[in-house]
Amino acid sequence: MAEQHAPAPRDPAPYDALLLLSFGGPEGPDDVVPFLENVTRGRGIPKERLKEVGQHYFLFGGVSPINAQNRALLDALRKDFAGAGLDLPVYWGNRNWAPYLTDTLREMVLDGRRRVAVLATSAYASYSGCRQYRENLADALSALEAEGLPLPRVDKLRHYFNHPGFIGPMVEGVLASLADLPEDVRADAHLAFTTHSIPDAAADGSGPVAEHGRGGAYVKQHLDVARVIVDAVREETGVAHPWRLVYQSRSGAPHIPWLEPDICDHLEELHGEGVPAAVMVPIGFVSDHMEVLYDLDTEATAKAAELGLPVRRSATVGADPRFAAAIRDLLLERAAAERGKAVERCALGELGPSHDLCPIGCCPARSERPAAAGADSPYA
Ligand SMILES: CC1=C(CCC(=O)O)c2cc3nc(cc4[nH]c(cc5[nH]c(cc1n2)c(C)c5CCC(=O)O)c(CCC(=O)O)c4C)C(CCC(=O)O)=C3C
Ligand SMILES: [Fe+2]
Repeated sequence: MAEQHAPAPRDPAPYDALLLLSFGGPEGPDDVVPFLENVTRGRGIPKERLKEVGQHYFLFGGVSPINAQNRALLDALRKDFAGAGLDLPVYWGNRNWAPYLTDTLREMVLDGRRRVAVLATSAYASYSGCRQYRENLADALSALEAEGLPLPRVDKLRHYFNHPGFIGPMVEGVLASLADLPEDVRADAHLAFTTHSIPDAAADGSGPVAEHGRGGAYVKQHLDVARVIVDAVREETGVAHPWRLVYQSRSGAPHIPWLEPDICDHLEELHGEGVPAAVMVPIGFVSDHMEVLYDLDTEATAKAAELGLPVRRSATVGADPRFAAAIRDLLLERAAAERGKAVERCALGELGPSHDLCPIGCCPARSERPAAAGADSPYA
C-alpha cells in the first residue's frame, strides 16, 4: 500500500523510547530520611539543614509532590504522542527514589529499547540540573554492563528553558497571579523570579566554560527567561513591571557563598522600599516541587503576611499540554538532527537554542565521575 511507503509524518527514528529522568521524592513518612540520605550522600550538607528539610516533608505527610507531578506529565506525554500519531513508549526513572533510574533502564533494555532520548525535569544548565543527571546515566549504564546486558545509547535532549512551550504557560500564570492581586496594587506589583540557589562556584562553572562569564549559563539563562516573561506580560497588560531574579532553598554551610538574595530577604527589601505587592514566579522549577510548596507557598508567603505585603505565587508548567508538546518537539528535532537533517530549533529570548551535546568541561563536578550523553561520555 502506498501509505506504507510514505515517510512517517512524525518520525522518531533513531529513537525507540523516551525516558523522563527526574529527582524522585518520598511517598510517605518512612521514606523521608532514606530519601534525604540518597540526596545528600557525599554532598556535605550540615545535619541541622537536613533535619529542617525533613520537617518540610513531614509537614506534608512525608509525601513529596514531585512524583504525582511526574505521573501527570507522563500521562500528558502519552496523550500528546497518541494525538500526534507518534508511536513511542515513555518511561520514567529517578535519581533519588523509586522508580530508580537503573531499574527503569534495565526494564527498557529487556523491552528491547536500544536508543533512548532522555528528558530531565530540569530546564537549565548546572551541575545539579544537568551533569549530575549525566553521571546518573553513566552509573546506570555501568550497572547494566556489570549485569552483562546490552547497553542502550542514551541522548539527553537540550535545555528547554527558552522553549515557547515552557515559557508560554508561565506567562499565563503570571497574568493570572497579577489579576488575582487587589486592583489598587496590581499595576505597581514587582515580579520576583525565583530559582534554586546554588553555590557561587557552581554557578560560575555552569554550562560550556568558554561561552559564559561570571554567573555562568545558569544565571544568564534565568535572566533571559525573566526578560521574555516581563516583555510578554507587558504586551498583554501594557505595564512594564519592575523585576528581579532572586533565589531560594539554599542548603550548604553558611561560610560558602551561594547565589543571593534569598526570596524572603528580597520581599523584606521590597516592602522597605514601599513596593505595594509582588508576584513570585518560580521559573527555576518545572513543577510544584517541595521547594515551591514549602519555601514559597509556606515560608515566603508567611514572611509576606508578616510584612503586610500582598503576594501571589504563579503556576509552574507541570503537566501543561503545551509543555508535553514542547517535549515532543524537542524529541523530533533531535531525532531529525541525529538522522543528519537540517532542523529548526524553537527558542525565545537572546541566548538561542542550547547545544545538543554537552561539550567537555560543561558544568564541572567537584570530583570527576564518568558522565554519559556528552562529549566526554565513555559510552557510545
Ligand atoms: C539547581 C537545583 C535544582 C533544580 C533543578 C531540578 O529541578 O532538578 C534542584 C532540584 C531539586 N532538589 C530537590 C531536593 C533537594 N535538594 C537538596 C540539595 C541541593 N539541591 C541543589 C540544587 C538543585 N536542586 C543543591 C546545589 C543542593 C545541595 C546539595 C548538592 O550539592 O547536591 C536537598 C538536600 C536538603 C537541602 O539542603 O535542601 C533536597 C532534599 C528536589 C526534590 C523536591 C521535592 O521533593 O519535590 C528537586 C527537584
Ligand atoms: Fe535540590
